[in-house]
Amino acid sequence: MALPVESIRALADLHPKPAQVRFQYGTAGFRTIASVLDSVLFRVGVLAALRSKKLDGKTIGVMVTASHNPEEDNGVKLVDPRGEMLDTSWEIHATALSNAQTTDNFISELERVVQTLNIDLSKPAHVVYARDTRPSGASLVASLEDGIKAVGAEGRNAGVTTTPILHYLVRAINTKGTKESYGEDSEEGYFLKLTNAYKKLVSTRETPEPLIIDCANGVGAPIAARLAEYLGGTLPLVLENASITTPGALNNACGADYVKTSQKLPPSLAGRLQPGQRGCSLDGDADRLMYFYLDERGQFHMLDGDKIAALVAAFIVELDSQMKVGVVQTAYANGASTKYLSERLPVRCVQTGVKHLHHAAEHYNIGVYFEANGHGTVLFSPPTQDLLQTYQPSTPAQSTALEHLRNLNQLINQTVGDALSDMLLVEVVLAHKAYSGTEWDSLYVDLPNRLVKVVVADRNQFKTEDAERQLVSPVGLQQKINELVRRYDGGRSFVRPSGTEDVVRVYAEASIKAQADELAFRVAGLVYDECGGNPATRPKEFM
Ligand SMILES: CC(=O)N[C@H]1[C@@H](OP(=O)(O)O)O[C@H](CO)[C@@H](O)[C@@H]1O
Ligand SMILES: [Mg+2]
Repeated sequence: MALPVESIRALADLHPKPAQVRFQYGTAGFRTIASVLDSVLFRVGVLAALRSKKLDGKTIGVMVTASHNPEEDNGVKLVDPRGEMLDTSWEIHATALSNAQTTDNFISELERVVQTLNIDLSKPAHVVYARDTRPSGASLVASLEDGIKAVGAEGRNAGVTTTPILHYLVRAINTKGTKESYGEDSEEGYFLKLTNAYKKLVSTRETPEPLIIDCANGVGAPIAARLAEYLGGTLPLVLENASITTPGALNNACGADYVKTSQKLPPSLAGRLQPGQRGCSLDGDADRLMYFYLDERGQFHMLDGDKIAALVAAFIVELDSQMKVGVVQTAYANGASTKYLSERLPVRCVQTGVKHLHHAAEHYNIGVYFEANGHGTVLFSPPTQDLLQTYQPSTPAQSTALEHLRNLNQLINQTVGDALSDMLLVEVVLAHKAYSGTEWDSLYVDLPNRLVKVVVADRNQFKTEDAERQLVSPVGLQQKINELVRRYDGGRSFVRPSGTEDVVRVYAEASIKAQADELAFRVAGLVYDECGGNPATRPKEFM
């Protein structure tokens, strides 16, 4: 069977690629200013259908979101049948298709992909898609639908929902009626799965004080509101920053990324969050989570992805010391968290980007992975899941622990990091340990740190090794960084090119905040000067 070239051509002509724009399928899929994305969405629709055909008609997911980016941006990423990110070997095809300039170029590129990947076009194709609350979302979804239609694939619109729910749906659809069934393939199935498990896990605990959720004025707001209904008072939630129709409000001075990068309480929560009360922030598509609290002096304390990993991993190890539990982090993990965790269980450091963490976590019986920015989850390996079903406990304590592990396995969205599932997980652990924010925070003390962006002439000249902790190119730069780091007590710094923005990131840690800032700005200045930064526009804080 051949490609339906005529139908593709007719619809592709309605979605021409803008001249002068180069797209790239990166860590977070395609992501840029929404106004240039129309052709990309159409082509992603076609590609998703081809990927489905290649995988024997399994359902492929497409999520239209730009997460924590400003409201005028948008983006799109593909989800593989088990709810994971798109197989990396397909990223280059996505990039090539998106950059074909004319409809003819696009069709020849498609023919090349079909041939190279040996795709049997007679297979069926199924695609499920969703979008966040961005104003540009509806029209981009319409372009995506044209792409799906152009190749005669079957599409299912999951509406406006969170990224993790879309991942959940993909896995649920593809495992329906099998012994690996992930749950009902509906939003309701998702809410029931999570909240039933939550209720069982906290059944012997008192109802906690209300938790404030900063919804980033995004899709987390309506979804958290529905979650609250299913929780029915077992976890009182107070939703803040839930204005999804106010222009410009999305991610503006709120949300998980704001909290992590500014290390501050969103100004909109001042006076709302009481000292001692727990609060948390979601990002624009609700796959990242940051916790925080104010101490009795009103001082802000942030509990980030590293703190979540420490809390959760320690809890799971205590439930079952036989299980091989491991933690996966990136170089951005706070050094104090790495020290705390390494003293208790195996810890691995991998490259930035969830797909790297996810794959590394699959090597443990139970793998806990979190990026410092609050994106992460816990994976139960297939043999562990089987064991949980068949294990015969011999003591009442074992029986309780087994029941808890079974419920955690249901509570945790294992397809991808999920702010709301992770939030319930944190609440379970806090309830079991009878911890307030203060006690959780005191597991270890964060090392002061600073993250700085540097705009350079060409970020592609930056190459790293050792899980991005060492630069191998530009040659000689790492030695100069090492010399600077040596001068700071508790100093650590590394430089890597961003996978999502046209910048190089500099991270630094030291035992005192002023020193961490100074080290970061010195390294940033070094990178800027060595890599063609214009002296006239050199940021004044660089040293
Ligand atoms: C320092 C940092 O937070 N980097 C983020 C950011 O990647 P960069 O490659 O650093 O731009 O976006 C990624 C996708 O959302 C996320 O996985 C990662 O943690
Ligand atoms: Mg996100």
